[in-house]
Amino acid sequence: MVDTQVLGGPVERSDEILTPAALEFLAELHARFADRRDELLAARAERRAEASRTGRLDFLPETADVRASEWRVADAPEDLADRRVEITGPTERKMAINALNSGARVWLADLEDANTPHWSNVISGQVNLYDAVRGLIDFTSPEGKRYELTPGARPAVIVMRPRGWHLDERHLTFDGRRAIGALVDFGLYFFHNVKALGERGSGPYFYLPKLESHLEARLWNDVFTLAQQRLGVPHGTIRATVLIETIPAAFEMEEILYELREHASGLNAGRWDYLFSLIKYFRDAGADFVLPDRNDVTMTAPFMRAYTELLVRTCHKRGAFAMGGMAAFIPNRRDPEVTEKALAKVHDDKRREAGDGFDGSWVAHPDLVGICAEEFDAVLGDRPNQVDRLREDVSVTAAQLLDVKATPGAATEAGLRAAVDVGVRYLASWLGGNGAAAIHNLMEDAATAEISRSQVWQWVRNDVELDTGQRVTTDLVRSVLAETKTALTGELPAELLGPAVELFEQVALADEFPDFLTLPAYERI
Ligand SMILES: CC(=O)SCCNC(=O)CCNC(=O)[C@H](O)C(C)(C)COP(=O)(O)OP(=O)(O)OC[C@H]1O[C@@H](n2cnc3c(N)ncnc32)[C@H](O)[C@@H]1OP(=O)(O)O
Ligand SMILES: O=CC(=O)O
Ligand SMILES: [Mg+2]
Repeated sequence: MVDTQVLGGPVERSDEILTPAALEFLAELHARFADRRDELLAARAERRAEASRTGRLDFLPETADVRASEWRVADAPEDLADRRVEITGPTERKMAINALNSGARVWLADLEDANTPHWSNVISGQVNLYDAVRGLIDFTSPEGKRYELTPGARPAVIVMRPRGWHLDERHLTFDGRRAIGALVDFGLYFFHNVKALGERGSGPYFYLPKLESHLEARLWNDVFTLAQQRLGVPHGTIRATVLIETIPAAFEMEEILYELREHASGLNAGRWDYLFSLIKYFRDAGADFVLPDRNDVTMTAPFMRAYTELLVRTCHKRGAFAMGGMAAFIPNRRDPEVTEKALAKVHDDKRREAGDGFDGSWVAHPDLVGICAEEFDAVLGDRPNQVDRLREDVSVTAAQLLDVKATPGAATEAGLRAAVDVGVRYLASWLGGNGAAAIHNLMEDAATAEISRSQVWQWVRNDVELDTGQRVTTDLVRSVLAETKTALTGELPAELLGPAVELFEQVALADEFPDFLTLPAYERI
């Protein structure tokens, strides 16, 4: 008998989510898979150390057969055949309703990059998903505005994104060990909703974040297999779209799809974590891997083109969907000029993706749904997707995926100041419970904030010279951080600003690079 402890405080309706049967299901998932998760995290560190020493990564010789042989992923279920527009967003109740009503085909219900895993967010997110699945979600704002699903309209199909393998859930323990965030998020959603989703002609669909290898995909596949057996639903009921958002995963796209082929739906080009991962992986591998200012690194940089082209090619070869990523530009309903610029940028981004062969893409805001739809409609017309466009013209080498030094742009003082400012503002938001925020008219979330802080770390480590001739040193960053703190005093609540500044210093300047900023941040909430 497993000793299961719920250490988190009461959250409204948590008794409906943390039922004895659901906790027993989670306990079994942990008993079966927690050790393997730990081993895979340790393997990540070993592989990273090797890549940093050699400055290289390559396609795996031991899986050449998988790349050479004929196989395809499972056919898409009917309600996932057309994914031309997907809106992402946290599972907060009002935003959930807005996303479901947005006109997007899919809502990526995010318990990951856009979510602070406060216990209350973790549980209330599950409550909101439970109601959303059943079409019974409504809300009245403090100002008295009513929110409900638009009568007669087709709500977006829910694809839930659990936390990545690295994050624990400390409010739940099994035999004294912290639970694994990914298994908690996946397990609760699957346990409570698999039957209700099936009755409504949908299914338990997931986005899987931050994988670093096909062995991590195999672990997910084994989790799915056991979960389906336990709940008595057919093997293959689950569908997963994997984010290719780490640099090692880019070298294992085919293998990841292969491991999950009975459950796989597609791959997504998660551009922000991808950039973060590239910096993290090669942070101490020398000047060839130093990126310019974050805003200079666009999707047309040669190494980013190589990555997205390979993703489309790989997916379509295997009958899987290639999903585009997030343009960070968001409209501002109070500022038409900002909105006009954002809309133009998003048009460009989605037009490029649709033209490259992606089957659909992401938007961060309801006002962008129409733009993404327009660009994909122009290419797809009445077809639900373009999986049949094989992109046999594409051939990408390891060297192209790693060709960072061909990226145009410069490291500037303004870029350093922006990285510190955005990093601190975002961390304050995250600590306060909002994992996604509009900062200077850009969407910021855990992935974009990771770029800011890891870039500062890398610039210090590589003694980078800025456009002003100054070298980036620990002292320089500390003085920029102090100025940023002064500038933000009064604008951000003191109880968030102080910890955010401390945390930024920790994740951007520590000798030992913290693998994820959310790891130390989580210990503070
Ligand atoms: C790198 C990645 O992983 S990307 C995926 C993860 N990131 C995300 O999902 C971010 C999603 N986007 C958001 O969270 C939000 O758009 C933000 C935080 C960036 C901006 O939100 P706001 O400041 O509230 O924007 P704004 O004031 O313009 O919102 C207008 C309305 O649209 C709603 N809205 C905005 N974005 C979303 C969204 N993504 N989903 C649902 N509703 C939304 C707001 O709730 C608001 O509704 P209301 O008029 O009923 O009050
Ligand atoms: O999750 C998406 C990303 O860009 O990161
Ligand atoms: Mg991400």
